[in-house]
Amino acid sequence: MSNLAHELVPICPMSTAMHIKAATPRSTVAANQNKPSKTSTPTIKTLSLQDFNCPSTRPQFLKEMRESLMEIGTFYIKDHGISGNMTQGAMKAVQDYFALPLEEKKKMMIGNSKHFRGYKLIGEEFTNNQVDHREQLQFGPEQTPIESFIPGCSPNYDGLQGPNQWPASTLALLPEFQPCILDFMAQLESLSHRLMDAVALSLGLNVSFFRDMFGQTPYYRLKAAKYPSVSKQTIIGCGAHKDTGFLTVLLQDAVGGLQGQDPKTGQWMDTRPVPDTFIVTMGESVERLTGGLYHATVHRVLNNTSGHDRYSIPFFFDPALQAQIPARISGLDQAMCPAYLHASCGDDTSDSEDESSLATTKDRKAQWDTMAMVERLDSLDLDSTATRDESCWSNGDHVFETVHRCHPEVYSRWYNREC
Ligand SMILES: O=C(O)CCC(=O)C(=O)O
Ligand SMILES: [Fe+2]
Repeated sequence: MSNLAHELVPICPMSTAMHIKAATPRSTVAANQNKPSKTSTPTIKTLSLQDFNCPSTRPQFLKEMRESLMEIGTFYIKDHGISGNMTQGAMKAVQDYFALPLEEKKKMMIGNSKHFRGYKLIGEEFTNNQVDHREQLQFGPEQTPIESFIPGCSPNYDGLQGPNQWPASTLALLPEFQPCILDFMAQLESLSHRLMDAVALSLGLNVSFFRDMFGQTPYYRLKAAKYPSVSKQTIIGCGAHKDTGFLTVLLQDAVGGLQGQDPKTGQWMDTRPVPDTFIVTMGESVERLTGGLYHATVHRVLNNTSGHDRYSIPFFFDPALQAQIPARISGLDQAMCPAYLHASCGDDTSDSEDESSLATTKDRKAQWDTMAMVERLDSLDLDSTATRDESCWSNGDHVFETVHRCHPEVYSRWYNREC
């Protein structure tokens, strides 16, 4: 597996975070917009992963990440270690795939795959009770199926494990397709781990908190989508929703149309294409785990009337299907609350935890902004308090619920059985 994100050499530039002002919503959807708010317009920040990799810029990176996730739940990431050749190659691979004749694409219909992998025709997916206007293609980790899986008897999520569809005729037509998709997924997996390391630190948790939770075999889905340009103003590309899992890393082309919602005002903000970046969004699992401290951004894709087809490639990153997830990270409210975010944060938490493993809130506040913050956070054993007392939920059940809802045809064909 490629490990590019980990191999970045920190060159310690000055912090390079920049801010993209949320654009005025496009006039074509004016009817859907909420009234402009009097509160300040939120910005979607662009963070540099190099700033995370470099000890001197890491505190500023974590501060900006935390602010972004508390305010909106979305940011752009640049200097992410995935080359332009890779991202352009992946875009070209999916464009070439969607350009194949329909009969060829139908060989890979998602309904053929018990593991929810494959092609979906336009108009077959609903989000928020509205039909989405996109064609899509879905992949996951290349795995051997669980032989003992019996539909209706085994946990449904055991059926998610398995291979992708690679019809021989498609591979003959597009020889670069399979290696490109597999390589891109491996690099996105590595990047996503790194981003979750940063999310953990930004919450005041041990750096390995999510890696421990994710286990050795995280479950991910790579979706490629094509939004054809339409003349009808009313057709929405993808209805408003929150992603259900932990983290989404999304590559989009230059067409635009993706919007995120400001949780405070309900105002829609264009998530404009920014060259050489991915869009990073938190999903509902993180929102739930953090008790709503970090937002899962509500987002949608507008109707595409640009005259050009739009392509996007979201990557949904989740823990192992077998993972049990604590209902909520306890101790979080005390663990974070740096002074610059919460002026009203309590001065003391009257921690009942072991003082040797948990600093007092006062200490934490004082140390948060120092260069030594990262080492300090690493030494706080917050993850042990986080998982201790809460009831857990099954990540596999949660993932299955999502994919089953999106692709009911796969469920009825392969899963809807009595034991
Ligand atoms: O295509 C996009 O830009 C967004 C897609 C999306 O939000 C999704 O598939 O969950
Ligand atoms: Fe989404």
